[in-house]
Amino acid sequence: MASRGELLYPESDRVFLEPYLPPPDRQVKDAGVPFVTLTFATSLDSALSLAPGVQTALSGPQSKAMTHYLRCRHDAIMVGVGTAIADNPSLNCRIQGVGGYGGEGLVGQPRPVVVDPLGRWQLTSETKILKLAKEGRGKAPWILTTKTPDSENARLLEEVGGCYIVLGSRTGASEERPSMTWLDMLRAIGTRGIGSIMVEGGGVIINSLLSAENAEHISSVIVTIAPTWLGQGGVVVSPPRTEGSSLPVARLRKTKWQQLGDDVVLCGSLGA
Ligand SMILES: NC(=O)C1=CN([C@@H]2O[C@H](COP(=O)(O)OP(=O)(O)OC[C@H]3O[C@@H](n4cnc5c(N)ncnc54)[C@H](OP(=O)(O)O)[C@@H]3O)[C@@H](O)[C@H]2O)C=CC1
Ligand SMILES: Nc1nc(O)c(N)c(N[C@@H]2O[C@H](COP(=O)(O)O)[C@@H](O)[C@H]2O)n1
Repeated sequence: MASRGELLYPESDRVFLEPYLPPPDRQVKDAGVPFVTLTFATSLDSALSLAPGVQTALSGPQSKAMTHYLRCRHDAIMVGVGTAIADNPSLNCRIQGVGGYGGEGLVGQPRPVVVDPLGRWQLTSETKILKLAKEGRGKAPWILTTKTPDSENARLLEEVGGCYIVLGSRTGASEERPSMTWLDMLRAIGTRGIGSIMVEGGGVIINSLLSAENAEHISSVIVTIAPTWLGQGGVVVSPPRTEGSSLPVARLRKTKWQQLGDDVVLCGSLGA
């Protein structure tokens, strides 16, 4: 650990991740969809947290530093509104040498993207992402929604350079429970110059992205497995199975494992 909360991730460990990462100068694909890395930390019973709305530390210091390294290797980082509300996360990169942490400007900082179809995320002066953007230690967020944004939220967001991106609701979704398709969400950010994105969570986001319908959008998966059982009632990763199918939902290819402290990191490829 370096000063001011800066994290170090050694060159020797970075090599292991390279085959699963987007090339540094990657441009958006033809279909306007970025390179997608799904990455999260899980317990041995597939839980992301002890309960919905409860932030739970699973990663040890080394794997936490790895996650921050991943953040600087992607143009954007995505979470669902459940995570934004529960965790009040930073969603920046604190690796020593990136912008705001010893480096120039915002070099190496990912764009936070929050999926909030109903506009549930209330922004305030205490919202960490906004504070970090003001301090030059992270980029301002984009919020994907289907609703007309609340004017005070929009003001707070625009003040730091963020914005709402309003998308149509998916066909068949009800008016009370609008939802956006992954293709629409990925295209919306792809057309705004995002060539790569890491999807961090939480449970609803991950299970929907891993479903048979959407898994083709994922290029790489990088999972930290912590040696603990959180027990029943947690937010778990367990994507829906296609109705009537007895086949697994998805299986990784070209897998590699690496021990980081007490944790194990599993990398693999998915999609086309
Ligand atoms: N261990 C780890 O690595 C991580 C852990 N977490 C933990 O996960 C928990 C939060 O997970 P969870 O409660 O499942 O919430 P999520 O962060 O997955 O957010 C879920 C919400 O996002 C919206 N959403 C998700 N998918 C779509 C879609 N396709 N279209 C439109 N809207 C969508 C919905 O909002 P709406 O309901 O308004 O329609 C949904 O309820 C927290 O406890 C957090 O700490 C989070 C990230 C990583
Ligand atoms: N990699 C990882 N390990 C854990 O143990 C976690 N709980 C998480 N959670 C994710 O990280 C966000 C919080 O970190 P920052 O405040 O942004 O540094 C949290 O919101 C989850 O997305 N991740």
